[in-house]
Amino acid sequence: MSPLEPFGARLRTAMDERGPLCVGIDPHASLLADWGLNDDIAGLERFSRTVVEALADRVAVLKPQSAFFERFGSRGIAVLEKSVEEARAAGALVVMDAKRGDIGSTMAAYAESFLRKDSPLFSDALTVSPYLGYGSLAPAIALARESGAGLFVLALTSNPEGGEVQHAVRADGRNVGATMLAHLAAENAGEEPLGSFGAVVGATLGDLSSYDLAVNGPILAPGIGAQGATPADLPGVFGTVLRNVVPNVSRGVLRHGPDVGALQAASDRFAEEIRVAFATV
Ligand SMILES: O=c1ccn([C@@H]2O[C@H](COP(=O)(O)O)[C@@H](O)[C@H]2O)c(=O)[nH]1
Repeated sequence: MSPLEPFGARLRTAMDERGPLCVGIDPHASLLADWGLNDDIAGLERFSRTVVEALADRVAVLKPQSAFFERFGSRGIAVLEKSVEEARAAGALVVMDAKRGDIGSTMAAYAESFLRKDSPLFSDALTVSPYLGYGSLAPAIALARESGAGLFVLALTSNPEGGEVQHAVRADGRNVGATMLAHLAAENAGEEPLGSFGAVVGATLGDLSSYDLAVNGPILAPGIGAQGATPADLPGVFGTVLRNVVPNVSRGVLRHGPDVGALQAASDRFAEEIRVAFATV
């Protein structure tokens, strides 16, 4: 199977063509109910198919949240596989939000699941947790390079609890989040137009000027909409690396379903607000 062009290059093209917005596919039980769907496999399938049909040919990135599919066991995973396949076929890049992380030998198996080209769950990129040590991600980095896929490494997450780990100061005086960013900068050194190894940095975090966000890779920025951040916050949070930011909105768009036109309109509104915010820098 021929390798894909590296994820960073494919993402840069998609962002240039479609704008940087990433919409989540997060089938919360409450959203299924709001959409008039049952909290069962048929409801999950209808929800996911509707989001893909509405958005996969207009946004750069779709980000299924694996947890909401895993909740339904093997049949939920089957829906996830189909959603990934259909979203990619319609032209969206798929970031699988599964936040995997384990000792290296187990990490290798997670990587096989999501980053091997012929895996049923192959995704353009995977979210991973580096909190067993950045080095534990090595098998995923190696397979992503081989397949033309990417990773998004949790660096500074959008939730208020993240600080107790990510702001912890190491013996060398640098905090843990900053250390992850430094690892990513090394990983992406020399890559053009964009490295394939991104960071997750919450849009909710306010002033991050004490961090070096210039990792030469994409920055996935969740937290817009339901968690309180807005597109207008992005320039203040991300400053000079704004061009590499992939803003994520999940519930803020999904709450407008199940009407396809309403989902598209909501996504377009966020995309336009993001365009305007990015143009200020
Ligand atoms: O730091 C993080 C990392 C991941 N997420 C995920 O993004 C979406 C956000 O959903 P909203 O409905 O827009 O709040 C969700 O899947 C999270 O698991 C995050 O929020 N923060």
